[in-house]
Amino acid sequence: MLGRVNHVAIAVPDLAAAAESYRSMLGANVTEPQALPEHGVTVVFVTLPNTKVELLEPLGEASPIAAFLAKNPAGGMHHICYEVADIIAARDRLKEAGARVLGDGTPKIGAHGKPVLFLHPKDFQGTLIELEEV
Ligand SMILES: CC[C@@H](C(=O)O)C(=O)SCCNC(=O)CCNC(=O)[C@H](O)C(C)(C)COP(=O)(O)OP(=O)(O)OC[C@H]1O[C@@H](n2cnc3c(N)ncnc32)[C@H](O)[C@@H]1OP(=O)(O)O
Ligand SMILES: [Co+2]
Repeated sequence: MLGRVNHVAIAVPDLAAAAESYRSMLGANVTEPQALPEHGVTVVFVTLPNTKVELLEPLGEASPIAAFLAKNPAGGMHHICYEVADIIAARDRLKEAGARVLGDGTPKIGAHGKPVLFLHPKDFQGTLIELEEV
């Protein structure tokens, strides 16, 4: 069911500072900020030869990453995104297997304009999983 790792996400308290650190300290190519109010985050992507790193900061009062940053004020690894060919089939198989699909189970459009879903970290070794249909 799983394809490539599409991205690994790092939640940060200050997106501009994090992006600058990746550019100046790590010599990385970093995209411009993308505000995604429907996800409650602003993101940039660090483009790499084999995958991407998503740096994200909270956007708005109800950001789903606010509690994470309250627990991890310096930031930290937030989620891993796997690609799937059919996100509805993946969702239904996971629900059948007893995994918790977050939200109402309807995929949202993510940062790449593709449908995404999230799986509860407690069902996957303490790791928040995002699925992106490609
Ligand atoms: C940019 C768009 C898109 C893309 O295209 O790439 C994105 O990536 S958007 C990214 C932001 N959106 C989301 O993360 C949506 C899914 N997340 C959620 O629904 C919530 O964050 C959550 C996973 C349900 C957690 O919500 P929270 O308010 O933090 O609830 P709790 O504090 O009760 O947490 C429950 C439990 O889970 C632990 N936790 C929370 N976040 C993570 C995490 N990222 N990784 C691992 N564990 C996490 C938290 O510590 C609690 O554990 P206990 O304290 O042991 O109960
Ligand atoms: Co993501």
